[in-house]
Amino acid sequence: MFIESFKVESPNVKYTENEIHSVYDYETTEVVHENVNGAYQWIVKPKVVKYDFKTDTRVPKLGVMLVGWGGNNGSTLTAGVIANKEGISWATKDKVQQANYFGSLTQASSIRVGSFNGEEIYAPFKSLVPMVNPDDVVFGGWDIKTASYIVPLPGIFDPDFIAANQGSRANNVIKGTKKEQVNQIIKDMREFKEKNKVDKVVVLWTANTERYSNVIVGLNDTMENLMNSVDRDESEISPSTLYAIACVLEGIPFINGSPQNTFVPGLIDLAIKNNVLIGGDDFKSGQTKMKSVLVDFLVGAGIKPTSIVSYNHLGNNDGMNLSAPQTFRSKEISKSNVVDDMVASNGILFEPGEHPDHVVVIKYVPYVADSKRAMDEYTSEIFMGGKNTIVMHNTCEDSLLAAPIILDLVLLAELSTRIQFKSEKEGKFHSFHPVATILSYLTKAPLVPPGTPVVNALSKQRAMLENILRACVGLAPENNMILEYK
Ligand SMILES: NC(=O)c1ccc[n+]([C@@H]2O[C@H](COP(=O)([O-])OP(=O)(O)OC[C@H]3O[C@@H](n4cnc5c(N)ncnc54)[C@H](O)[C@@H]3O)[C@@H](O)[C@H]2O)c1
Ligand SMILES: O=P([O-])([O-])O[C@@H]1[C@@H](O)[C@H](O)[C@@H](O)[C@H](O)[C@@H]1O
Repeated sequence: MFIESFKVESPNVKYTENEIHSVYDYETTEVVHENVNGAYQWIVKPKVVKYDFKTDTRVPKLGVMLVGWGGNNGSTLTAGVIANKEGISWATKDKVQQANYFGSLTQASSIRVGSFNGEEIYAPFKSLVPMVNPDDVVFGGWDIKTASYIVPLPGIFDPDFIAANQGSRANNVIKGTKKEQVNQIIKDMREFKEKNKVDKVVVLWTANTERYSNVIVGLNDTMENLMNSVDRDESEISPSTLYAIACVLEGIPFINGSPQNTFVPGLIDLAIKNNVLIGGDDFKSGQTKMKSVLVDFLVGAGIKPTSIVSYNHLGNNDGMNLSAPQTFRSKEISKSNVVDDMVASNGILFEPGEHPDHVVVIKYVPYVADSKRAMDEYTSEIFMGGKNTIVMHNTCEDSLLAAPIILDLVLLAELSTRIQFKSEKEGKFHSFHPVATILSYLTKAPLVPPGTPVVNALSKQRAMLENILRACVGLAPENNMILEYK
């Protein structure tokens, strides 16, 4: 059965006018390697850490500024939200299509809340804690190309960071030094916030994929060096990093939907020191999302993937930009590292350091436009030397997969800034770490704080996100045991 909403009744949860306060027993383990009678043993010690969560339930009027607003994803998302808000429907050859938010985790997925008279009860994911209604989001942003369907603000353009074939688009750019460009972005955000009377702004990069920036000691390795490099107008500071600097200085969350290393160490340093949310990298939308499910299934089933070949072609401007080696390399990195955690999780199948062969190919074929064709071949070793090959063909409008993911990224980023928590060992409440690992379900190459494990298995990422939001309302993690019926 599906219910629209619910309230948790527990001595550990208190709903006040503007807040949900929950006391939460975080059950985890401590692993130690101890010398027991002369022999080292791995000891696993279950432990419980008490946490307090406080969620501000005052949902703000949210402004979202997209970098690359005029592109496929930016315009598709904007039009989709308008269609939903206005309740637009349209005739197709099959039926009358209603606007919807399919593909959005927050808007179109559900969670299990329990069972009632032997029936499983589910509720909307978004019913866990109050979230911004996407229909109410105010959009704006920047683009280096003017557009007739929206009015993007001039963007920061540097031809050295994207494909040469993008140069002809650049008719709407901010002139001046890098410092002047950062100051213009800050001015733009302030004016957008004032003009639209929004309470909060989140900025998200959905502009073209840049080449990787060189990380150089003295240039961008620390906050101080990065800011000094901007002052010196250093050429190696990318447009995406400049937008991110402007956001962090203005206390505005910045999310990177593309694979380049916008978040050079100096930027991460700046975000941490200013406690401003940054998240990324590269929307996990189709072929890679499927990979983070299939490889998790194979390895989890004790089947050894030995060869993964991911080919796709597409004909939109993203594909054209990716036809340059340096920008393709950014995407190749983010699409290739997605199986590392799953492979590392099974020492029965893989020797230390052993990996499946993994090839990523992207080709630009103008005729197919936004209809991306992905073809994948997974070869695995199975029982007694057998081999299994799975082949998949996946056709989709890439921007229709990415748009709802962008929505989830900005809504969850905003929500996470309304959550404070502390463990029993901490004296005061604090926000999540500025590097927003909580967004990892939505990205190919999750940005994590230094020293934090990267998890890419999709089921684990979704469970992490759901269980953190369940903790905010005092609900235990979904363990799927359903012992009541065993
Ligand atoms: N399924 C998907 O569509 C998907 C998935 C993962 C990542 N991405 C990434 O999302 C990004 C956008 O994809 P798209 O299909 O919308 O591409 P697109 O080329 O249609 O749109 C990108 C827009 O960004 C603008 N732009 C480029 N550099 C800019 C700058 N410095 N400042 C402001 N605007 C700038 C371009 O003029 C263009 O309008 C790409 O980097 C792509 O790799 C897309
Ligand atoms: O579908 P997915 O693997 O998540 O990622 C997509 C790639 O398959 C495609 O080649 C690229 O152009 C898109 O920008 C996106 O990155």
